[in-house]
Amino acid sequence: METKGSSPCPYTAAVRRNPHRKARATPFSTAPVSLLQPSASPPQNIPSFPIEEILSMEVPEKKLTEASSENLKVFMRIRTLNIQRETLKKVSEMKKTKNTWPKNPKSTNALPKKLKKSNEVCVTVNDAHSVTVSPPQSLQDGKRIKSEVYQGFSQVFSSEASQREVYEKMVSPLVEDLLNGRSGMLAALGPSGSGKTHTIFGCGRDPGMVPLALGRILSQEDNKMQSQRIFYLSMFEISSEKGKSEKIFDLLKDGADLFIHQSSIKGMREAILYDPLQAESLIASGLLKRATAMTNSNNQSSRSQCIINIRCEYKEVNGEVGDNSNSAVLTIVDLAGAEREKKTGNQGIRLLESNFINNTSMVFGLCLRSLLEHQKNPRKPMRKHFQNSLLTRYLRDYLEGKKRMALLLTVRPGEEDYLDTSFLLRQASPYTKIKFDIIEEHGILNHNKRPVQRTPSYVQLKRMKLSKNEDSEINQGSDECPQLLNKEAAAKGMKDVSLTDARVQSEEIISIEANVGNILRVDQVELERKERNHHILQNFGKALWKVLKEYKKKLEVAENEICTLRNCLTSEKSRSAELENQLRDWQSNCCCREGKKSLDCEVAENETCTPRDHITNEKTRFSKLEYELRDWRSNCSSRKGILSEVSFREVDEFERKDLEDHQSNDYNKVESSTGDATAAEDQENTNELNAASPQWNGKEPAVLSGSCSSTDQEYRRKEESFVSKLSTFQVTFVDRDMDTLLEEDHSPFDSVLPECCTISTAKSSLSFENNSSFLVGEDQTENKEDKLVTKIMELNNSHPNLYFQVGKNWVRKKLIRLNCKLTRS
Ligand SMILES: Nc1ncnc2c1ncn2[C@@H]1O[C@H](COP(=O)(O)OP(=O)(O)OP(=O)(O)O)[C@@H](O)[C@H]1O
Repeated sequence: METKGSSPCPYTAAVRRNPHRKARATPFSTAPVSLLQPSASPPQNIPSFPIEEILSMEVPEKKLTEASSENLKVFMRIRTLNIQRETLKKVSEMKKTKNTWPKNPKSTNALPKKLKKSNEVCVTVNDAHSVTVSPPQSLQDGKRIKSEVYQGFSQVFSSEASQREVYEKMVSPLVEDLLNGRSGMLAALGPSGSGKTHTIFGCGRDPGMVPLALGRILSQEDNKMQSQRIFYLSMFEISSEKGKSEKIFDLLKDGADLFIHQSSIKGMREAILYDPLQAESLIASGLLKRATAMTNSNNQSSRSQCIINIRCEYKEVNGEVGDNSNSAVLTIVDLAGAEREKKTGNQGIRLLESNFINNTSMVFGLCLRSLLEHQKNPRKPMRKHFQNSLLTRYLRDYLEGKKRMALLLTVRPGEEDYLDTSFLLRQASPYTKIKFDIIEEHGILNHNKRPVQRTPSYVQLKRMKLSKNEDSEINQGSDECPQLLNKEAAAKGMKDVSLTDARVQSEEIISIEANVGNILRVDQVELERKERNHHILQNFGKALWKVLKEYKKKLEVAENEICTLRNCLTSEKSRSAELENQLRDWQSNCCCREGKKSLDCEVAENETCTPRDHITNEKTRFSKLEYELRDWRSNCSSRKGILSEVSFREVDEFERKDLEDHQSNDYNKVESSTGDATAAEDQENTNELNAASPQWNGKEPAVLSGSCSSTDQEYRRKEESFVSKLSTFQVTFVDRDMDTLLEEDHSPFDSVLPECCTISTAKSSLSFENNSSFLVGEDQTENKEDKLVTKIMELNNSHPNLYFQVGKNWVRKKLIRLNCKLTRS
């Protein structure tokens, strides 16, 4: 079977049985292109499961409310320096004429000194959200105090900022919230004379936040909405009586006393608002009743905390007003400015007032600080500082971060106000980090009602018990906060047993509430954790679904492929059967041994040869043999018994056997060997040599005819057949390399083939005569023959292109392989 050099069959696929998983090639790399056509689109590589991506996915934090991430808005307003100077000047002049209160020897001398000072400022605005506070030169030199930068403010209003501008940025959002049914609070903090009251109330020409808010609320109200909503105004102040106890006065009710019960003021008058003018007149009359006094810092210094409530209430469906459950409140607080005794020079009652004012400011600040710390570290319980003043008790919900709130810090920019300004900003700037993480979702709130408590009922009960105690104390006329009471008791050296009991109970309640608060916080953390897990699982599920979808797509493509491959396999099987049939036919028709042999071999799966190739090859071989046979037949006349044959035994066994085979098959095949010319070459050379023969001096070339050898037995037979015809002959050789006729004298056979040689026919042996001829005779020995053979071999070696005549043709044959027959032509 011939397999070498045949081209690979396009219809055969090399399939390794049970290949290794990793080594198994994808069908696309080996399958014919046509097989891929049915696939709609080549499948994409499926990405690995994005587990890391899922785990790193950002899970949105729990959004409690719309404003859950909202920080406490802290605004800052810097008062005009010139006005400050003028005010101080005015105070100085008034003091000279009126001498309102006893002079403080320390302050009287200090004031003119400061007035003389330059227009240096201690506060400079860096940008809309930060300021730098620089100490005066004297402090910088002596105490090495450096400038400080305070930032994070919602807005810094410079001394040039107008009331309208402040309103738009600071109060307008709160007013809009109120109109949308959400409560809010604005509190103004700052040292005395820094412009809190001016900002909150303003003056006739320059209205402040309250008049502007009322104007917005009442003038913008369209008829339809007005028919649904009612606005109420209440205004009260909290002041101290001789600096000892706190009192609440209704400023709309001719200064009537009020009392507070659980953050709600009892007996307070609420005036219905109709129009801005009416509202303004109410405010103005209320302000007239407010406690003010002239101090060194301010000629009309507020001596009380003033609270204004603008309540918006929705009417019931039947037009009746409800029970405050559908209301929102905007609370604006004008705190009395913190005062330094050194600076104000207050004495006596003013000094007591100052203590009260400073105390309230301090408690207010402590509440905010506690809220901030609690928010930073939820494990830290929120301290109940609000209990220490009426104002903070009233504003408890705001100070516990349950309602939206904004702060306004007012400062004086003069260098003499450095300490006040620096102190305020240092205390209040951290409040910018306070967050409102628990804000009621409902638009309309009952501002006087506490929000639903999440603490267990027993805590509520205890708190009620404590409240009863407190109330009883208040009813008994002791309105002071526990801290003040304590101080008073300590001063008097009295032991108030009931108060101590109440305090112990209070502490118990506080600790219980703190624990409950912790439990609730833990619950909340757990809830958040669960929600986060839920989000992660959701994302996981989504990603899993995505990957599964891709796998499904891939599976569909693979199924299509399998289907296509199955079809191909079926067609290949039918084709294989067809080829087998063809092969069988060919086998039955072929008489060639090789062909039959090849048929016995089965074509391996991975072999590229096919029966068709074999058939083609065999056909070619057969036609070649036929051609050679024809050629041989045409040349070989000696086969008909004319020629004598001389056999050489040196013909190797293989060729001999081959020859025998062919003879036995009646092929008469002539094997060409190295140095033999093809039939076409021989023909060409014959023509050429025949044409050139006249040049060879008319000598007729002798014929050295080649013939097939035969066995000794046959040789003998053939030899006997032409004994009588042997005669002398002449041999002519042509060396085609030199294209010359070899003369007899120069004949390579000169030494062995004589001009005339006699061949004895009696014996089958050759003999030499005179070294130039040989005879075949009885007396010749066989070794002569050997010599001839040797000579012929030498001739072959020296003349590879030696032609001799065979019949009428010149052929190139190696003599060694011929059984020479010498005869005359
Ligand atoms: N931005 C300002 N523009 C014009 N005048 C101002 C401004 N700020 C303050 N004033 C004036 O300064 C004086 C003191 O201001 P205001 O009474 O508002 O201070 P205060 O902070 O309320 O002081 P206190 O705490 O003692 O009541 C007032 O006469 C006020 O008109």
